[in-house]
Amino acid sequence: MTRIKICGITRAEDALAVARSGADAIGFVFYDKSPRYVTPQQAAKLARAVPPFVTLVGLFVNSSDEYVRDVLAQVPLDVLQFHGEETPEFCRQFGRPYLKAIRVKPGVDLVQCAASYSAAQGLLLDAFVEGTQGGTGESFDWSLIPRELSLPLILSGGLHAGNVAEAIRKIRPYAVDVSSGVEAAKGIKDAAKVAAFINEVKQIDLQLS
Ligand SMILES: O=C(O)c1ccccc1N[C@@H]1O[C@H](COP(=O)(O)O)[C@@H](O)[C@H]1O
Repeated sequence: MTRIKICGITRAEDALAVARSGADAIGFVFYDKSPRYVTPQQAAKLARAVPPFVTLVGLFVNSSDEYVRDVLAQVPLDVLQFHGEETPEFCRQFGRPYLKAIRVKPGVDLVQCAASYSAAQGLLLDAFVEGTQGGTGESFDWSLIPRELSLPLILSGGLHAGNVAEAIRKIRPYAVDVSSGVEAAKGIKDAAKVAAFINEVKQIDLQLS
């Protein structure tokens, strides 16, 4: 069963719709250059709209350790997602499960990345797009993903209802993560796109089981 994370939630109605559609995890972006940025106070309020058994993920990009601790003091995050150039030591210090995102381009040694971040819960692969840190809606060349990785693989980058089944068939990731591909506008989720995306994942999982 492929797990599903829907990232970049900024509205309570989207949090609820995403959870009701069957997502396993939702993500809050604590990166102030993102159009999906939420303050810790907003995220704490959004978190209260989420029903039980949905994992709450906090996304950070090269934040200070003080800022991460400040967010953790206010928002009941289950998992941290580090989407910048954070070192393994930085990621580990919070004593929380974390995902390390790698922006993939030719020449990046993903086997070595997985070894370096061996304490991570998973390696999240996103597209490398010059001048941005992620959440671009761009996909990357999946043939750059090694067959064997020592960490669970979370595939992201330009996924949507039209390509997620092919991605799962080819890569067999542990989970998929999407933001742009299920939006009506940046930071605003489209409930029909979310439902179509989740439906595609469930259908291909059934076919492959
Ligand atoms: O969502 C953002 O704005 C964002 C900003 C900075 C780093 C990562 C961000 N989002 C993550 O990017 C990937 C791919 O997103 P998309 O589906 O291609 O839009 C995903 O993991 C988001 O969580």
